[in-house]
Amino acid sequence: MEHYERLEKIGEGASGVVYKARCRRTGAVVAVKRLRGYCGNEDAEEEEVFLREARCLEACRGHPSLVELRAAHLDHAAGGVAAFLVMEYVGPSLAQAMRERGRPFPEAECRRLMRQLLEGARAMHESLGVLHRDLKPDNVLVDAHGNLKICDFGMSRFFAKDTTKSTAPYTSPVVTLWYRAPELLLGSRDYDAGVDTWALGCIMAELLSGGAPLFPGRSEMDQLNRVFDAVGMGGIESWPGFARLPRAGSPLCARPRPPSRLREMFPALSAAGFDVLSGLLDCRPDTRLSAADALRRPWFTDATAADSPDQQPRNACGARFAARVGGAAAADAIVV
Ligand SMILES: Nc1ncnc2c1ncn2[C@@H]1O[C@H](COP(=O)(O)OP(=O)(O)OP(=O)(O)O)[C@@H](O)[C@H]1O
Repeated sequence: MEHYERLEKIGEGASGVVYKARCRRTGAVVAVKRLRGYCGNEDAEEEEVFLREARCLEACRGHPSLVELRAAHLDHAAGGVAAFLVMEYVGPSLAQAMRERGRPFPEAECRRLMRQLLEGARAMHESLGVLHRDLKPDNVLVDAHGNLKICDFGMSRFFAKDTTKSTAPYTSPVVTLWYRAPELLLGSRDYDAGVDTWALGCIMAELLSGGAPLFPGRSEMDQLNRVFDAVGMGGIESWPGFARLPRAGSPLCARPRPPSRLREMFPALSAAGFDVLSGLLDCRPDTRLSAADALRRPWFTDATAADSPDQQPRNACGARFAARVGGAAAADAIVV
């Protein structure tokens, strides 16, 4: 890592510390995440965690809505091994941006931002077979042009896109509590990409409400209660997977619930916008909107081009991604 001059610390979380840094050779400013606790020493579990994040990031390279990995390094210094992920430097998190803004995003701006997040999710789910599993405003970055990029693939994993070859059971719990889908709160271990689209519904609500989390639960059961109280159970009991859920018998599921209050919570949102919000926040995983389906709803398809002033450069970037996923030579980011 002697190729990089460390600048200021820009973030810190459970899995690592992130610094802004400058490449001594090119002068490019990057973000370097040093993974916490990594010391090599043939600890297979630590290595697995590092490689999984690096491989998911590597798979996502070139998509304009997914943070770009530049390199992954294992640094053999005296006393152990340190693991680093070198990424493009993007900018502050969406959580920070919403705090600083302190007021709701207008609907057209919310649509522009949601389009970017859903395009990133569609690529992860449909082209790459990646589940992010920790989508939240802290894990979305805002670049200098106001465009969004999903980051922090520390909880992500590859999944079988062909559901007849499921690689479940997956880890539970995943996803930060406030953004956790009902099936996860009920203990599901064979969940799918719906866990990411539920989290995107929570982010959309947060954009529309000026940064107030939609379901700020204090425990898993409190979280589930808040979800069911706000959006109803949405017929989750008749979902074929419901009976297998470890917490299907919980008294919380037997309690009668009023119909969804979501519309009352967002009275100013257009009918087309509400169609997307309520589709993402559908308690039943099998009827919840996928990222691809959400992007086909009239809220997006009928929107004017003025909604996406940034279309040009992002499309160029998207074309590079499409060429790569379509089989062009893979980039050689992982240099461990
Ligand atoms: N490429 C980047 N450009 C700019 N800032 C970044 C970048 N990557 C991460 N950050 C900042 O660092 C913070 C922490 O990064 P990251 O989420 O990857 O770490 P983490 O340890 O997994 O965090 P958590 O435990 O909260 O999930 C982010 O919220 C963001 O503010």
